[in-house]
Amino acid sequence: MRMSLLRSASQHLRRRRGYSSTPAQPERKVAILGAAGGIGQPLALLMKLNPLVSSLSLYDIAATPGVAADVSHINTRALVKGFVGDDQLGEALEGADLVIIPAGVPRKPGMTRDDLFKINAGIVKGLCTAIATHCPNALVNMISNPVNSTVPIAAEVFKKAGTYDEKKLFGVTTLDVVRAKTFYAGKANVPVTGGECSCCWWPCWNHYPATVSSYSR
Ligand SMILES: NC(=O)c1ccc[n+]([C@@H]2O[C@H](COP(=O)([O-])OP(=O)(O)OC[C@H]3O[C@@H](n4cnc5c(N)ncnc54)[C@H](O)[C@@H]3O)[C@@H](O)[C@H]2O)c1
Ligand SMILES: O=C(O)C[C@H](O)C(=O)O
Repeated sequence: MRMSLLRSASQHLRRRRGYSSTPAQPERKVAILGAAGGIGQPLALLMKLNPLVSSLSLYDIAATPGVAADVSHINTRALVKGFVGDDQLGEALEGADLVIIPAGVPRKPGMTRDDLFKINAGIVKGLCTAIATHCPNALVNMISNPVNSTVPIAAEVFKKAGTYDEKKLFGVTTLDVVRAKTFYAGKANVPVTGGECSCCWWPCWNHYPATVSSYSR
C-alpha cells in the first residue's frame, strides 16, 4: 500500500514537471526534393524510419503521390505528404528544418559528372530559390551532381536572397570517400582524403603501415 502510494505520488510529480519515461521527440520537418528518383526513394524510406523526423515532405516533378503513399504505410511517427510540380513546391518546403536535394539527372555510362552541370545547375538554382523563400533557416543537404559545383550555386542563390549561412549548407560527398577507401584499400590500407571526383582523391601514402618496407608493393 505504502509502495503504491509512493509510486503514484512520484508519477504525479513527474507529470506535473512534464517528465515522462519516454521523452517527447521534437517536431522536425524534412523535405526531399527529387523524392521519386533512384536516390530519393530509398532516402524517403530511411527518413520515414528515423524517429527524429515528425513530418516528411516528398517533392518531385512526377510520381510522388505513389511514392508518398507507399512510404506512409510504414508504421513510424513521421507524417508523410507527397507534392508534385512547381505549384506545390512552396507548400512542400514551408517550415522545413532540413531539405535534402537529390533532384536532377544522373550519369549514364561514359559520362563524367561535369556532363550533368548544365541541366542540374538550373534545377538546383530553381529549388534553392524556393528554399530561400519558404524555409530560409533550413539545413540544406545537396546530393545532385556535380556536388562541387551545385553547392556553390546554392550558396550564390542564398547570398543573393540574403539567407546564406555557411554552417547550414552541405554537399554529400561520403559516397566518394567510401569509394576511394574501398579502391585504395584493395591495394593498401591507407587513409584517403579528397574531392568530388576520382581525379582528385588523395591517398595518404605517408600513413602506409610501417611494417611494409616498400611502397612499390
Ligand atoms: N552526392 C552523391 O553521393 C550522389 C550519389 C548518387 C547520385 N547522386 C546524384 O543525385 C542525382 C539523382 O540521382 P538519381 O540516381 O536519383 O537520378 P534519378 O533520375 O533516378 O532521379 C532524379 C529525380 O529528380 C527528379 N527531378 C528532376 N528535376 C527536378 C526538379 N526540378 N525538381 C524536383 N525533382 C526533379 C526526377 O523526376 C527524378 O525523379 C544525380 O545528379 C546524381 O548524380 C549523387
Ligand atoms: O554519378 C552519379 O550520377 C551517381 C553517383 O554519384 C556516382 O558517382 O555513381
